[in-house]
Amino acid sequence: MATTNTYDHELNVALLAVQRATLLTKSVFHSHTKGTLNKSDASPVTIGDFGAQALIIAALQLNFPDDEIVAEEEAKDLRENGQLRETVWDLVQKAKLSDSSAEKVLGGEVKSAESMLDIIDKGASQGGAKGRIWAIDPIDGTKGFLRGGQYAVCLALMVDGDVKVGVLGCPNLPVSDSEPLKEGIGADASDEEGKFGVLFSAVQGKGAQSRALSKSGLAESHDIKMKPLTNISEATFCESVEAGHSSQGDAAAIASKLGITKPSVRMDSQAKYGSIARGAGDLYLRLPVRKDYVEKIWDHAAGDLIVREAGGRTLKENKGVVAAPKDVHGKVIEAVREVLGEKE
Ligand SMILES: Nc1ncnc2c1ncn2[C@@H]1O[C@H](COP(=O)(O)OS(=O)(=O)O)[C@@H](OP(=O)(O)O)[C@H]1O
Ligand SMILES: [Mg+2]
Ligand SMILES: [Mg+2]
Ligand SMILES: [Mg+2]
Repeated sequence: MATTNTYDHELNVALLAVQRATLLTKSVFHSHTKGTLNKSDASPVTIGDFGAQALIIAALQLNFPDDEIVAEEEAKDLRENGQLRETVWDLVQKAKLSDSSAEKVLGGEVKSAESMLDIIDKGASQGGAKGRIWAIDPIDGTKGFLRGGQYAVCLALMVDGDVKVGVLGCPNLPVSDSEPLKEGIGADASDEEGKFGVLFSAVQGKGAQSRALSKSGLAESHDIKMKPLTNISEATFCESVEAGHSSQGDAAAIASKLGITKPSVRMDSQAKYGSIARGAGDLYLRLPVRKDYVEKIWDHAAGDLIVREAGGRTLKENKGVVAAPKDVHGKVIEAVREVLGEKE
């Protein structure tokens, strides 16, 4: 008899894997070198991105050896640069949760620097609409990470093209859901008592949760919901820090059409999805800057599910993002149409 998958094991592994990877990124942030390289599209990648990707894939391979993985980074630069490879290898060996039972769940001891490279390159699946595929963005918002601003470690499981599990680790967001949204700069000061930042998650049909990130096992979680918004003119909207990633001019025009007077909150990464899902903000607008840019699955899969499970609506298979509470989504789309239509 076929049993329905509740995704409990997948969620547990995803939460712990993301939590462990955030430890590695924190250690890179506090170290004197970030090993930053520029990729062929001129965007940055650091030893933190490589290390976090290796750790997450190692845990997925141990627990779900048959699943495919689509991840942002590749090991090419590390294959060509021995010193960088050793630095990442050292980080990967040191990043451990202090709860030994959590480490046991993750397992996936990386045996050597060489095998670490192969593990990183296991994230090169072409993806597609069939089967079980994990999407990994080891550091989303790498520019934010380098600036000490917001970034997110992102992991999602898609089954036949549908996002079933989504996890976002946001080490620089406040633990409390009710703290108002702040511009870019992170909450590194919350790094006390083994607590730092927040871990968001969702399983399809089971709502969205948040919990404090921890250096040992998983902290207690609680449900999160988008904030009810009766008057859209009172909304707070968030958008990218980088003007090259989202048209801030179009966002301002849309906001003004909706009667929104509060200035936008600019923050890097999928921390935007998490922030509106927990009711710290109301809308997320991402408006295309270039017609030829194709959004990447690892930049949206986890955040999209977390917002939908928190009672929001998003636009997918599209250029850009409009995420808003269900009741006002139509209104926002109308304003987007008007503003973008005027530009044609
Ligand atoms: N031209 C263009 N248009 C849209 N999006 C782009 C573009 N170029 C890059 N990217 C992707 O943006 C990811 C960073 O997320 P955000 O743009 O939300 O944050 S921010 O720009 O750092 O503020 C960033 O993710 P990371 O590379 O993981 O940091 C990119 O995948
Ligand atoms: Mg990148
Ligand atoms: Mg990204
Ligand atoms: Mg990234």
